[in-house]
Amino acid sequence: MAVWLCQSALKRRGMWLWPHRVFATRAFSTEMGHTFASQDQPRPMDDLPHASSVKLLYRLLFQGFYNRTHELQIYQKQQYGPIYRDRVNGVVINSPQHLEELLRNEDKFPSRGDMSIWKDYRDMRGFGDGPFTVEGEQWYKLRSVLNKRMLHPRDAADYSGVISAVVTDFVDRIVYLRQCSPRADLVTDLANELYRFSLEGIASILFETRLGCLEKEIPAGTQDFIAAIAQMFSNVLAVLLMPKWSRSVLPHWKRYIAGWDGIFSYAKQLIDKKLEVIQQRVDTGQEVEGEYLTYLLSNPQMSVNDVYGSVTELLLAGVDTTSNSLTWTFYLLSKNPQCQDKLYEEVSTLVPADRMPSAQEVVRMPYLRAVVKESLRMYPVVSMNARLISSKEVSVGGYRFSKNTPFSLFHYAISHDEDTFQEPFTFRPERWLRDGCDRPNAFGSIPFGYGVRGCVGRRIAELEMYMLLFRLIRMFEIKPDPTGGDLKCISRTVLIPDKPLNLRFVDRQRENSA
Ligand code: HEM
Repeated sequence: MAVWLCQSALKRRGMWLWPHRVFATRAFSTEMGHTFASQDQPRPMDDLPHASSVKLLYRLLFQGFYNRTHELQIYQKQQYGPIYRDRVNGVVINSPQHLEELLRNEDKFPSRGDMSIWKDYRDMRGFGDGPFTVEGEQWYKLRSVLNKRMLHPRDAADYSGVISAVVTDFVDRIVYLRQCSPRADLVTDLANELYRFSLEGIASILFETRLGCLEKEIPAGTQDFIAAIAQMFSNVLAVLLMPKWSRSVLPHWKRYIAGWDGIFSYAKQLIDKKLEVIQQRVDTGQEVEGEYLTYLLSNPQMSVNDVYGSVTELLLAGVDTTSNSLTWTFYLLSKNPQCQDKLYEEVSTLVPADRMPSAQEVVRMPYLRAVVKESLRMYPVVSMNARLISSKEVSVGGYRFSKNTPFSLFHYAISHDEDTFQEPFTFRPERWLRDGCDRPNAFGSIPFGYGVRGCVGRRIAELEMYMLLFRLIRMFEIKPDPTGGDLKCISRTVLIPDKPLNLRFVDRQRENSA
């Protein structure tokens, strides 16, 4: 889950220093967004503008940015420019050019900084670390195991049968929910439904079993698991912000640990069950068959404890990132019927109506891919990330930074950069089509991160999104609920809508025959 990514950036935001006006530094040109130091020699980072913690606090508490830290990214970019200091030794990057310069210099084993609150639970209970919590060479070894069977589009295609089955159940659920509405076309709180879809989808890959999230009644164990995830996440911020001594006196730490206990005990139970099946097959001389979990459990480089740690982190990372990305995509399509028409044209012509698309087919649909890419540009659900470069000094934007300088990467501001994206607040999937026009700078929108530390679940998430969009758009025209109004975006670790999204799923066949 994205809270891991934001942790170090969040911690730093609370410690910003006094600002210097952008135009007061010699290093900045008047043209904000493309400002580089004018000298040949990189300048010391002390020359950068500062963002003050007092002003930050004022903006968060009195200017209404508390829930809108993604908008604060843009606001502060206007104030301080594309690169500035957020405390004595922390730096904010918020232009595609500066981001590219930094990331092209990243370490062999990239780090996002201190992950201790995640490690604390694992150390306390003796569980292994996962890809978020482990660092250095150990991380590299773990990723080389986790990447196999997941990272390449070819690997993701192996799960298309599983994903397709979950999509079918979700479509059935949408049909059922519509029928329950007065005009037989409204689905209320789609984000919640998409959460259930994403959890079911990723769990069916990671645990090689179905959890029942799409059934009319969610099984009690699964319901407790969902509640445990919510409990853990709702206490994260308190754990992050409160001093360690408060853990024994205030309730947040106990609740946080209870959340993790619930998550791990459910995950452990499912993993142990799979382990038993594998063991039985080995004992009876049968071939061991299975997918991701079987592969991990059979891998000599992974102890069972490592599997508990990794599978749990993969699961948490995959759920509300995918579900909120889908929520925004459906919202944008409902608001942009001309884009939806183009998408319908593509999905209804490239694959015969009586057949489901294969993974290879959906990933070759240019408009479908462009719709997802553009939605993720407008709503990069992980709106900020972090990097700590420890092996060397780096120069970015004409400034020199010492080893271990923590960088905050403000992806919302970057993917709304006006010099890179004309009309950045307009949904325009066409900007990503390879139709002879120049495509935007690739660093302008990197919703899955970058390089070897980039998202391990990217191909799975994309495939889930493509397959679901394909099926729903082929069946329904998605229209806004006339009483719903516009959604605003709030940042609660990931970018989520400020109120429930209700959408009309109008039967295309019924409409066409009417
Ligand atoms: C639309 C959905 C998703 C988005 C937008 C997303 C975004 C991200 C981003 C921005 C990062 C940080 C990368 C970096 O620091 O360069 C990340 C890391 C990660 N993601 Fe995703 N993610 C999504 C879905 C998934 C899924 C489905 C899984 C699991 C199967 C997953 C597992 C992970 C893991 C384990 C990491 C940490 C990798 C590491 O530190 O080595 N993500 N994701």
